[in-house]
Amino acid sequence: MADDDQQWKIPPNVQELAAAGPEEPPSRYVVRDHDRPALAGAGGDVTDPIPVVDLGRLSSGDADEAAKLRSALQTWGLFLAVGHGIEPALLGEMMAVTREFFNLPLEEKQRYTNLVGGKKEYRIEGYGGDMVLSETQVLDWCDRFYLVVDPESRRLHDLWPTRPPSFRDVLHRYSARCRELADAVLREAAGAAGLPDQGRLADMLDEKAVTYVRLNCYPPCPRPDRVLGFRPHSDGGALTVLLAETAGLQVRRDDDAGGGGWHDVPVVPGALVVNLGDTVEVVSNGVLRSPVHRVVAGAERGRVSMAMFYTVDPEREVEPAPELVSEERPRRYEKTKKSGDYVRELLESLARGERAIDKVKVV
Ligand SMILES: O=C(O)CCC(=O)C(=O)O
Ligand SMILES: [Fe+2]
Repeated sequence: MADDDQQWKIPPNVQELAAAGPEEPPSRYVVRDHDRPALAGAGGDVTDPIPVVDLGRLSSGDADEAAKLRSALQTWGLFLAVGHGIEPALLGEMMAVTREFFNLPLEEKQRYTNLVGGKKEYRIEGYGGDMVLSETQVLDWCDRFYLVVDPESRRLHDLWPTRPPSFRDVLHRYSARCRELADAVLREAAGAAGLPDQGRLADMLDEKAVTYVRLNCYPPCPRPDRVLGFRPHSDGGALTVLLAETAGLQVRRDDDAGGGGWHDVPVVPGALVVNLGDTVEVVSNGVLRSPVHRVVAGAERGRVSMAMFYTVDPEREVEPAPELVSEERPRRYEKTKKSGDYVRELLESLARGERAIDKVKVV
């Protein structure tokens, strides 16, 4: 097929679109009526608001804090972490280099494009848009940039931006600190799942486990009620740590106690948003939740965010821990593909508006 035929496979650059100042977003971004976002979370009354957990108190053995976290992981699958010990200055630097990267001229950012091979094939790492699998796919109002951060031997140094000059160093320092946080949360999560071994989940982040970073840029949109910054999805790995200073993230609760619907994740200065991913939902046999979340766009304000995804060894298949399968609680998930294949499948599922975890649910 001639190269020009499938131009639709290459998503437009959203920052450029927004900078042109359109009155309406192009039709490829307009979501179907039933997917239209309520810009403020319209979820029903919740008995338990999204908690703010002080990880400093947790590490000094505070039982109330531990109970709060455990309950959050079983209901929301998400919480706001304070007392995490990462200096505000480092969080500020990380946000600043993320913004500075997206503010570079397009040609500079495209040196790191995620398109390869005749421009119609996607690789996970690099700058651009998410995969487009069909001409009718509704696109997200977002540009993004993925990199492998760990193991260090897998870093593709040619894709690590040289501008702003401090980008590499800041990301390196931030990711090391974030990893400590991920380990601490996963240790508590093992208890929340009812696993006898506290290290059972944290140990999955071994030396072969892969950490990705995803920088997201959501430019202002003239009609934020008609688009989504990031379509509903759940993350595939064990755990995600998200840094953002602006509202826009919403999380869905489907259980009765949650009142159903979408809930705004509040912005608390200095806090990080931590959510579980499909890997932990599967290993915990559904005791812990990998929450469905999305991002709404803003009319006036742009937004950037930075997610660290902690995924397990790409060769590892994941299944419910035997200790959590019983007659009263039968196995809820089949064994997943190898984690590396699962991550790739997840990105394709995202393009189709599906969830990869649904394919392994026992119905
Ligand atoms: O930008 C956000 O707040 C969330 C981003 C997200 O869900 C992701 O990168 O997986
Ligand atoms: Fe996500």
